[in-house]
Amino acid sequence: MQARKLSFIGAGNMPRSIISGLVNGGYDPKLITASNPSTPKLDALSKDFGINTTQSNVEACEAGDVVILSVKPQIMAATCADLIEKTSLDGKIMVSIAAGITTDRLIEMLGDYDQVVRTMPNTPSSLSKGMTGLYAPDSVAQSDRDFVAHVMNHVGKTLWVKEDSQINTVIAAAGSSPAYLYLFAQAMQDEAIKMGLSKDDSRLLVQQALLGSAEMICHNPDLEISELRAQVTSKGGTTHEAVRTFQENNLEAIVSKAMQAAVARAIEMSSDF
Ligand SMILES: NC(=O)C1=CN([C@@H]2O[C@H](COP(=O)(O)OP(=O)(O)OC[C@H]3O[C@@H](n4cnc5c(N)ncnc54)[C@H](OP(=O)(O)O)[C@@H]3O)[C@@H](O)[C@H]2O)C=CC1
Ligand SMILES: O=C(O)[C@@H]1CCC=N1
Repeated sequence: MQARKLSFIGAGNMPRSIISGLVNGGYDPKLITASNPSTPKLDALSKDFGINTTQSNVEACEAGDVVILSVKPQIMAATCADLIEKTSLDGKIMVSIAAGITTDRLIEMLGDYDQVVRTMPNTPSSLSKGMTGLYAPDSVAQSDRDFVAHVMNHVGKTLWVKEDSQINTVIAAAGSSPAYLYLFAQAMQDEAIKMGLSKDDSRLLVQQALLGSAEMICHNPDLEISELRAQVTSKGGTTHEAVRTFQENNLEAIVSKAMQAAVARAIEMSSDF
């Protein structure tokens, strides 16, 4: 696929993760520009990945064929207003990675410009192990959809959803979920430390168990996740006791509530911003 120039508006954690995955995956850094008001993150991006940087969002927007709006949802409206006032978007694909900004709202923020793709990536993109959900309205040509997916495929896997609202499910299941897994990992590490192991040894046990378990899910697509759990759970054994404890304390209900809370917040943000 023919390379295109990519510009990131905002240079925080998430765009850094994507840029890292892109450059390490072979995307030409000379084709990537990022803008940010303060310089330390830009300097680090320039030093670590050799991309172009600028403190001007307008300059970055003008440099890109595909412009990835990577600011916080709270300032998306003001950022878009500034861009459409000062430059033309004609011919550009505008991609949002922001949580809680619907596609219709994004089009409105961009002065009815409808060449937009809404995406929801996650931070493991920095290791090219990301997961990105994508949605585009009918106004976006197939070749442009394919290009945006091609970019995000550099940093992991992609999934197109049919409805804009399904991006909220992507947020709950993949965009926010690394934080749930880190919370779980942290709690396990802390408990192993309390049981007497060093911090480093505790971390090693937890990280390798998480990595191996994730790989087991990936490498056994024909096995239900519940079956993988059953393979660990010997009758009358230790795992049974641990899983029973989780279930008696409503782990499934807690996970459901947490994912619903993420979706509820995304819906709330779409009316707030
Ligand atoms: N973090 C994550 O896991 C994920 C985040 N997202 C989405 O990504 C977007 C960015 O999040 P994240 O990278 O985590 O946020 P960060 O807080 O890490 O970064 C926000 C960045 O925006 C910069 N900024 C502030 N004002 C402007 C402006 N007017 N123009 C351009 N840049 C500006 C800040 O610069 P300065 O440092 O100078 O203030 C900062 O570098 C959000 O919309 C979020 O919903 C989506 C999926 C996952
Ligand atoms: O917490 C957030 O709002 C963003 C979106 C998904 C992950 N981080």
